[in-house]
Amino acid sequence: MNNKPILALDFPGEAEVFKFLKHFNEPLFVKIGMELYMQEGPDIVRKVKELGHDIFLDLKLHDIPNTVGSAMKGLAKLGVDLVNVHAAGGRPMMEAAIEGLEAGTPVGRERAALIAVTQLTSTTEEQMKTEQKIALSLQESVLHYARLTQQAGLNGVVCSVHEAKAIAETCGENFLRVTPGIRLAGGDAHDQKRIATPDGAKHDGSSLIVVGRAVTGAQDPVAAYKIVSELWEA
Ligand SMILES: O=c1ccn([C@@H]2O[C@H](COP(=O)(O)O)[C@@H](O)[C@H]2O)c(=O)[nH]1
Repeated sequence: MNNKPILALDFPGEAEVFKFLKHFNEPLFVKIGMELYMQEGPDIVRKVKELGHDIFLDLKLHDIPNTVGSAMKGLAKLGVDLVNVHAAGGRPMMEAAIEGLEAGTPVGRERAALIAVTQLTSTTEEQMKTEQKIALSLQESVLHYARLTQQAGLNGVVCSVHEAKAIAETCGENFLRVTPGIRLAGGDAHDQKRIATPDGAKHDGSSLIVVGRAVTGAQDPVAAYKIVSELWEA
């Protein structure tokens, strides 16, 4: 797994994905999420993998332990590098996810890293308090989920850049902080609420950044990706 910015391939289908990837002449770290997977199924994962890219399969599993464990066992066969669940599914569910992942990983292949979503980057503190009825601050809620995720034995969490440093201090540097909600300065936030720039993410403790529309929606996606990469690697 490389540490390049993770490019979110949020496209409606395979044709758009390959048209987009043709512009890049290097191995990337890409993210296949629900939009693409629901249309194309596991074949899209295999095809993108064949191109030599690292893959974060972002399906955010959240169900009873038995179901998540079995689903992970199946996903493990796809040979992706990073997968995830929702921490709100609970510790037994996360433990079942690891068991499934280990059981399904072919012999001789390294198992995918497993991370858990804490609070989505599209969620505000106000929304969390009124809709989820969580009486903590958003930072405390994210930290709570990070600790629970670590106790369950996972490799890290999805969080916003705003919580990354506190998680590193609490859970250690090796515990991954994967941060979506990345925008270039002055860029449209769209539906994201807890956003940051690539250089802000670097400075504030992200392990890996996820970037979608700031690149895929740019007039020149290759140029936008280069700017994001330079800011992230600086
Ligand atoms: O908390 C989360 C978890 C996942 N995501 C995913 O990341 C990308 C972000 O796309 P942008 O276009 O850069 O906003 C998207 O695929 C989400 O499903 C997230 O944003 N926040």
